[in-house]
Amino acid sequence: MFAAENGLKGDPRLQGISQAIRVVPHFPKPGIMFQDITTLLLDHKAFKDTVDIFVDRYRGMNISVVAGVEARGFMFGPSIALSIGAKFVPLRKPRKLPGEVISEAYDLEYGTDCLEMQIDAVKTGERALVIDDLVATGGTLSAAIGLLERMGAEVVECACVVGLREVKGQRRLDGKPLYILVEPRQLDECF
Ligand SMILES: O=P(O)(O)OC[C@H]1O[C@H](OP(=O)(O)OP(=O)(O)O)[C@H](O)[C@@H]1O
Ligand SMILES: Nc1ncnc2[nH]cnc12
Repeated sequence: MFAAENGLKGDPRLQGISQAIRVVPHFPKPGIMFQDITTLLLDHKAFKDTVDIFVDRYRGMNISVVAGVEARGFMFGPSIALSIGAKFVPLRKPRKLPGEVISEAYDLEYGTDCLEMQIDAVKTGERALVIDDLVATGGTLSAAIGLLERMGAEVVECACVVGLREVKGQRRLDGKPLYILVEPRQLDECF
């Protein structure tokens, strides 16, 4: 679901956030219109508005875990976690986390990748939010949901700054609500 259709219709912050994202054609490979959120991080108002919108939505929902996806979920997740009184759990690419981990492989456009989570990071019954910068195919978020559910956590919602109107033809992801602030810019050429 898009923020503009869920309480933030006409909110000028959404347009500011969209405009702060730089589109880089043909990065990292030909044909990709890369949605570069580093320019949003350079824009104090747009960065703060992004975090504030998520904090306003998730405060008071009894969420104790904010799980951020490497690498760009790490740029938004900790601020949200601190503000809503949750812990931050990094979901990392393989062989980055010490100790005992669980892994979930997922499909990319070409090939596969994997996310890992430390087994002592989350307890059964905890309520979790998954945060990333962008959802395209949804494969990465599905892996994140899988990790949390295997540890007995309840995934309340997945949240992204940028996303397609439909992921895998659905507005939900593995049955979980998906909350997106803005659509990709120059959508037709993006994905
Ligand atoms: O919905 P999907 O098709 O799974 O794609 C979305 C993922 O792709 C990007 O990460 P990337 O895999 O490029 O990793 P990086 O941020 O570590 O470079 C993005 O930050 C998401 O995590
Ligand atoms: N177009 C895109 N821009 C930024 N990150 C992405 N991850 C997958 N597709 C992407």
